[in-house]
Order: sequence, then structure tokens, then C-alpha cells
Amino acid sequence: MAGPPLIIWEREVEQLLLYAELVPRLEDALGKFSRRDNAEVIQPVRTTVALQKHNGFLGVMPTYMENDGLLCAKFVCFYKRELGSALPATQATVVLLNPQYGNVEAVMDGDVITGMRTAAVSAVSAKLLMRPDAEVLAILGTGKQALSHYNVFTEMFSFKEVRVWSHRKEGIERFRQSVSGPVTMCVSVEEAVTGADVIVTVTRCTEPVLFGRWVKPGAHVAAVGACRPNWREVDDVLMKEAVVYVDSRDGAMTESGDVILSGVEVFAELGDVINGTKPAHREKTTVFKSLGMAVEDAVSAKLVLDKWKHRGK
Ligand SMILES: NC(=O)C1=CN([C@@H]2O[C@H](COP(=O)(O)OP(=O)(O)OC[C@H]3O[C@@H](n4cnc5c(N)ncnc54)[C@H](O)[C@@H]3O)[C@@H](O)[C@H]2O)C=CC1
Ligand SMILES: O=C([O-])C1=[NH+]CCC1
Repeated sequence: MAGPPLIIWEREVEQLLLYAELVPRLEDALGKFSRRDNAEVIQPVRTTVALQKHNGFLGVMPTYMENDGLLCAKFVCFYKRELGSALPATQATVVLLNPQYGNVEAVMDGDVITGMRTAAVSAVSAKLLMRPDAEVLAILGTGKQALSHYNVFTEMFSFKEVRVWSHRKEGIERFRQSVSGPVTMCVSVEEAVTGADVIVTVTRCTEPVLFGRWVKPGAHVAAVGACRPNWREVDDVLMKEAVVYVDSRDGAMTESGDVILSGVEVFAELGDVINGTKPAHREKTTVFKSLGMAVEDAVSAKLVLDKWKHRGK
């Protein structure tokens, strides 16, 4: 008989996950996903159940990575909140199962995993797609994802300036106090993104907040919010001017309003670039549209579990 599952909560996950260890595992997982080999990865598009009364959705995100012996599912609730609401936009739990017997081995907090793996994948997109001389990073939004993106982008790259915009002044002030490095606080999106080399959009917007007319040619945009087919974060002009990369083509064609409603053609998955089957157009304006994938959660959770088992050794 299997023992009871391990329960690993937020503070422990926070202590165990490090970007330096997470990033290479995510790159490997993105590459495996894009090879479409069922022995490596089975990952259907996320199933979503509408929580109409609460203006939200439950997303169920399973994956099986046979060669890695990994069976995992994340449950993530995400909401369209009122402007200024203090309630979280997402809440998540990750479950690791034994693929041979089907028992649950570990249940862990999914919020830190979601924050860190999403930001780390955006950083991978920048590593592959931004111009090598990039100096200015602009972050739109000041919530959980904004913070994790700030942390990994400043750990992996040396930007001369990091600009931050939020629709609320208090949001920017809170953000400035929670980060260790300098930030330039911007009063408008236009001010934040004009001349920026890399732009990260991490808002709860459901209408475009970033407009192509403000984006410098050759900039790289990691568009992380707007994960429903009728939600937008960036406008048609930007989508049509850019070479568009995604985490999952099927995911983007099912869930991304920015892709579906602009009618653009997806050029490649990040995994295709990692595998060397599609080029990285660093010289052009690029958009990485992120929806989030179960393989990212699975390899993150496995890293947490392995480190939990070896802690103190
Ligand atoms: N692609 C992916 O893998 C993932 C995407 N997400 C998405 O990322 C976005 C940010 O998530 P969190 O940082 O956790 O949320 P959060 O609630 O912590 O922060 C959201 C930010 O958006 C701002 N905001 C809210 N409404 C706005 C509006 N109408 N216009 C402009 N700004 C607005 C808030 O002031 C806040 O700064 C959400 O859309 C979420 O669904 C979250 C997890 C994973
Ligand atoms: O992958 C993920 O966890 C999510 N994507 C959009 C909301 C949550």
C-alpha cells in the first residue's frame, strides 16, 4: 500500500525552487513538448469549466511524461476581477501521481510554481528572441506575475533600466518596495514602453492595453495575461507586425484572444526554436504569447519534490 501523499506548501516551495535550476528543466520540457512524441509528452489543451457566479474558470491541466516517469495535474482557478479588486487573479494546486499505480505522491502549492515557471518561460523567450543589445525592460502590471518576471529577468539579464506601469499608483509603489533593484515608475503605458527593448504584459486586462504604434521595431514582447479566447492584452497592429511565437499552437488557437481575434498566423512554438527546427527572428519585432502548459508545472513540481526529499542531506 502506498503511504499518504506528501503535502508541500507555499513557503517550502518558495525555499526550494531556484530559477537557475528551473530554467534548464523548462527549456528541456518545452523542447520535448514540441517534438510531439507521445512517449515523451502527452499534454492535452487545458480543460476549462466556467464558474459563472464567480466570474472565473477552473482550468485542469494534466500531463504524462512517460520517459521521465512523470504524471501530473494542476488545478488552477482564474478570475476576471473588478478593477482594483484585492482578490487573487489565480489560485493553483499541483498533484504528482505515481504513473504505475495511480496513487497521489505529492500535493503542493501551485501559486509559487505558477508564478516562477511562467516568468522563467518568458525569460526563455527573451533569451531566444530579444536583441542581444537589449537595455530597457518594461513590465505592464504590478501583481504576482510582475514580481516573478522582475526577479527572473533581472537575475538572467543585465538591463540598464526596468520600467513598470500599473493602472494604480499604489500598485507601482508596492511593487517598488517589494523588489531589491531600481525601477522607473511610469504613469502611462506609452511612457513605459516607448523605446523599450523587451516588454512583459502581466495584467488582468480583457481589452488591449499595449498598442503596436508604441512598440519599437525589433522589440520582444512576452504577452502573459489574456488567457481566454475573447480576452485581449495587445492590439491587432502589434500582433500583425510581429513574428508570433507561442508555448503551444493548440493552446493558442483554443485560448488566446490575441491570436484568434487578430487572425495572425503563429510562426512557431518556443520548443521549435529550442529544438532548432524553427529560427529565432531576433532582428524582427517578436511576440511570445504565453498561455501556460502542464509540462511546465510537472517539471517544476518534480524539482520541488526531489529537493524536498534531499533537503538537509
Ligand atoms: N500565461 C500563463 O502561464 C499565466 C498567465 N497568468 C495571467 O497573468 C495575468 C497576471 O496574473 P497575476 O500577476 O497573478 O495577477 P495579479 O492580480 O497579481 O496582478 C494583475 C495586475 O493587473 C493589473 N490590472 C488589473 N486589471 C487591469 C486593467 N483593467 N488594466 C490594466 N491593469 C490591470 C493589476 O493592477 C495588477 O497589477 C493574469 O491575466 C493571469 O490570468 C497567470 C498565470 C499563468
Ligand atoms: O498556466 C496557468 O497556470 C494559467 N494560465 C492562465 C491562467 C493560469
